[in-house]
Amino acid sequence: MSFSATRPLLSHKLPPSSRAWLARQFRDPYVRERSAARFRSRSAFKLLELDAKWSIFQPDVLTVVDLGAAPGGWSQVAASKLGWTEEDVVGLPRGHNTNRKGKAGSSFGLQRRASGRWSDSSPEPTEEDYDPWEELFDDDITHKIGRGTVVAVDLLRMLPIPGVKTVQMDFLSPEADAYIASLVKSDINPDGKVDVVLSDMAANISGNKTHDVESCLDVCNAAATFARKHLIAAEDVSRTHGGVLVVKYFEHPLLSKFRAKELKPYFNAVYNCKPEASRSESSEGYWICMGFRGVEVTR
Ligand SMILES: C[S@@+](CC[C@H](N)C(=O)[O-])C[C@H]1O[C@@H](n2cnc3c(N)ncnc32)[C@H](O)[C@@H]1O
Repeated sequence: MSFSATRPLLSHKLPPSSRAWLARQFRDPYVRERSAARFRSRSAFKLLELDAKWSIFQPDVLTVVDLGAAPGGWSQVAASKLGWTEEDVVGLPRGHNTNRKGKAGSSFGLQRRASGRWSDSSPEPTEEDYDPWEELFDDDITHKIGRGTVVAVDLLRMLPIPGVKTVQMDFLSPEADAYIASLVKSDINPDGKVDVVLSDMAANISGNKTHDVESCLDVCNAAATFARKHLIAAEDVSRTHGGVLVVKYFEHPLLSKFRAKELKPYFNAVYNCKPEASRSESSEGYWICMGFRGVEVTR
């Protein structure tokens, strides 16, 4: 959102509901901060808050699956916690890097000047001109800059984020599990285990309470089923809180039952949180499920 672009709208004849929404956006400190921090969504601050409290992204975390990821605020946070920066470009073919202008056919064709700036007009390269980035621009550099990968899934298309493999698909479709599992596997993760599953998925609100609760249960259930199948077990990382699932829910007695039946038996601890960055008028909350016990659970 751009404040300069939308502010003049307030003075025009908009319906009262739209004016109220815009006014709320202007007042909202998280929206303002997002604008300054260049996060793609206000939601990014919710995940930062959850991580500050529960240390979700421990140094041994290598693989994160972000469900309902668009426009990408949570993926940006997760990728940065894995060591990626917005300067890194993932998987672009040689000569297609836009951050550092390269000559066609070479990875960059650039040398670093003494000033630290990049130039394509320097004469003969010297040893000092060695470009440490060059070897990183292979076909797939996903694991070569940051220490791991984020797989981000959404119905909507997402713009690329360094360190993030984006997938546009319905997570509730029968093919989703196998496809995402195939993206998680790699040389450094041959078993395809996931350290952290995040789900900020939310189906569109229909206004029909029964239908909306069912939709919420469906997405929570799909996220929990995926996590139980793919999360790494706490004992495999020798941390009682290793193997983490974070799921958004909306308050309702049926969701509390879901938590008791489908989450609690499988994790060493399940916490509830309503982050400060979550709007007070929303009934959303998050379950932070830590220490996956593995699949052999007797309920
Ligand atoms: C609150 S937004 C997520 C915001 C995101 N965490 C961020 O930080 O930018 C919820 C997302 O869930 C997605 N979603 C809802 N149902 C889905 C489904 N069945 N499969 C994939 N994505 C879904 C929506 O398209 C929407 O983008």
